[in-house]
Amino acid sequence: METKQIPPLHKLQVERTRATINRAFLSVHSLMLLALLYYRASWFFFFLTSHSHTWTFTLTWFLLLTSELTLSFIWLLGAAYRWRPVSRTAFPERLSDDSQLPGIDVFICTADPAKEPPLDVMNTVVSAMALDYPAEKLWVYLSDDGGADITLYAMRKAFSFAMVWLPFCRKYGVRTRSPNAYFSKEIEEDDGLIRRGEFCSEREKMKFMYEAFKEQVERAKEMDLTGDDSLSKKAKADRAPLIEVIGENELDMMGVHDKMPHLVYVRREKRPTHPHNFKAGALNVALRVSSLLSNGSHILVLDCDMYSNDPTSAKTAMCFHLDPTLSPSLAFVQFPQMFHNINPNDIYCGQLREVFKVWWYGCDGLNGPVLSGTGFYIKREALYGTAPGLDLPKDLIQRRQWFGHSNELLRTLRSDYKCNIVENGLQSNGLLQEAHLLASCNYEKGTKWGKQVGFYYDSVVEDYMTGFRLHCRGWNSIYYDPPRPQFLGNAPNTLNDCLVQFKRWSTGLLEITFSRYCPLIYGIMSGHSILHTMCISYWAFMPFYSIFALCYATVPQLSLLNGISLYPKVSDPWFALFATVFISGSFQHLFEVLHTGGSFRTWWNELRIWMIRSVSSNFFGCLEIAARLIGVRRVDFGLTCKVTEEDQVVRYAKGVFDFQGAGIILVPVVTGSILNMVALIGGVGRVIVEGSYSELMVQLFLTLLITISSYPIIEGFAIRRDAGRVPPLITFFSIICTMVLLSLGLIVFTV
Ligand SMILES: O=c1ccn([C@@H]2O[C@H](COP(=O)(O)OP(=O)(O)O[C@H]3O[C@H](CO)[C@@H](O)[C@H](O)[C@H]3O)[C@@H](O)[C@H]2O)c(=O)[nH]1
Ligand SMILES: [Mn+2]
Repeated sequence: METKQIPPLHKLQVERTRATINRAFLSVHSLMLLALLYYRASWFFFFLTSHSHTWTFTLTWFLLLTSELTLSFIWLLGAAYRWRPVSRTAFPERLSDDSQLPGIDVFICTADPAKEPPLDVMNTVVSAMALDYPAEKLWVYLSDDGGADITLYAMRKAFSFAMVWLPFCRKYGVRTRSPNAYFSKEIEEDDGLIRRGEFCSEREKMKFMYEAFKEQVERAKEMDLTGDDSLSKKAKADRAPLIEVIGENELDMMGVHDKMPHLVYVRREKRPTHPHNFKAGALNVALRVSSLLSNGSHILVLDCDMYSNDPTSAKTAMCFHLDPTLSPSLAFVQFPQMFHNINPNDIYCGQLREVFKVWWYGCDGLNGPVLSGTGFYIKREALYGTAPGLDLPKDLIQRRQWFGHSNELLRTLRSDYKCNIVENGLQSNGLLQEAHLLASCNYEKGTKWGKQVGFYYDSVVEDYMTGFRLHCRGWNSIYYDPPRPQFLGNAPNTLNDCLVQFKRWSTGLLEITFSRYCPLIYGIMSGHSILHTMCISYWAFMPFYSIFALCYATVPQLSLLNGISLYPKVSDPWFALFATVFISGSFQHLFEVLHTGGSFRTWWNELRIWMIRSVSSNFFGCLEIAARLIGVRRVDFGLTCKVTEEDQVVRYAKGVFDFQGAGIILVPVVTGSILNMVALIGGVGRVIVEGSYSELMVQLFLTLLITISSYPIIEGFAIRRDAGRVPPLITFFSIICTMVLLSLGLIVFTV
């Protein structure tokens, strides 16, 4: 008998040519690096043991050796990303039977109505409600860590708006379902196909309704802002829990429950005496509350600024989750983070090209990427603390130790994940009351929440930590980067915001590096593949780029000023080695940038921002973690601001660096620029006078490269007078730091 062939839901392609080229490059480059380290180390030991040289040589060569070793080590870890890149295609249109689709709970997090405008948050909420998925299986939860009444108010309004917006989108096949994004485009790509008279008038009507909704929210916000500021601070730090299912009565009255997804507002309890564990804490509350109400077997997590840009993402993710060969060990499907506000210049490299166009493709060819905070569909089961295929503890006492004492919650722990809402509504069965208990501060006490169950608390990069631990437990993940961005967010567009964001990541990553979960050790100990462990560990060691960058931005320059050569002469064969390593490394980067749709300018911008981040964000991350390790301070989340002033937007659009608001984090950057500029002038003078160009060639080149790439910074403190220039106080501090460094150089090299 002939069996009907079911077409596959997705396809995997290993990029063999790229893998071969990468591997060849990696082998040659590693050999060259080894030789270079040999050169450095042998001279270092020579200086160390010979008595004819001063300790200055030993010290400088030690610094260079350390920084080159660090760089090579991080490079080697990153090499694993290039080992087996793959790409995927999914065919959501082949999922014909809606009845087989599992329930999805969407968690959206917001934390501060001042930094995250409620209207934008509501756009994300509405776009999530408008996912192309059976409405009765879709529940959207908004976790409001700001505890703001304005957010709750805006949500009620958003629900009413969604009642007209969703039918409109469905009827006309609108793909951009965040109303703000939709109406700010003149024509949607697909509009052309359906431009009938009726559509046009409906669109106008919708636009009018959106404007009315927008005005309601903005007016309420204005009223809220003129209110008592201390109240909003209190709401953030000290308040009771509040959970509300929005629009329940309206739906009851209209009898249209099957047409609209549910929308739930979740405000967890916060007390100043209780650590709230930032986003991970918020997500775990959402996890518990949702288990009680909808108990969807899959969860989509979104940051409040990450709207859904393509309604098909849910079904696309299901192409992987429902594949019986993948499913048993598949924890999550990660979509790339993409941004709607990136300017073509992208001076801050906010699109994170390397992560989402190179690294995650490489990870996907191994066991899959770690979580990227937002835009992933994860299995609820994977978050409940077991390895794939293993059951939860049978014993009730043990279950309580894991999940807490709520019997209602324990009852939801079953493999068939069923929605808990019974026909006669929410209030009657006390579920909401129980939900409030689950959102209270004390609930997690003595349980495994944040340690083994749910999202992990040990780090402010909860996404990385959780993803990594899931992998260690045997779960896999998938990365899918379809042609149309599934989600679009808001990238920070001032230098300060970018640096602060990276500093948080550095600190968070180092929290893990210095814990007992150090990925390199813990990964290998838990039997994880070496290559994948290397990919994951790359992040954990990335903050140490600062060691290399700080050293390379100062030591060769100070030596240059004092006429001391640290690299081989031009005529020395070892010179060729240094030059080749530099050139081949740069070419590989350039090749990758061009291959992933970037340009020459992208390449240059990435090089520059890497230098900037390394000496500032990574360095301060290291300092902060050192302070934490000795118990001086606690790590904070440092929310990125999603509102930018108009002149800042203009500067960003023009591709002009914006230093406004930057604090001490900028000092190493400015100091580095001044020092390199001074060293370049002094170095050129010395070479002309002494003719020592051959010995100092590498140092001159390095100083020139840094000075050229620092041009926007030099311009920022020396030439510009607008509000976006380097704050004068920072310039002042940096000049002092430069002078200290110069004097130090003088002392070290002349004594
Ligand atoms: O106490 C907190 C702090 C933050 N958030 C939310 O977390 C999300 C991310 O915060 P944001 O300030 O936008 O940080 P980003 O640096 O843009 O976030 C990146 O890095 C985070 C980890 O540091 C990840 O969680 C994010 O998904 C990832 O996009 C936002 O929706 C916030 O509302 C909370 O819910 N509670
Ligand atoms: Mn963000």
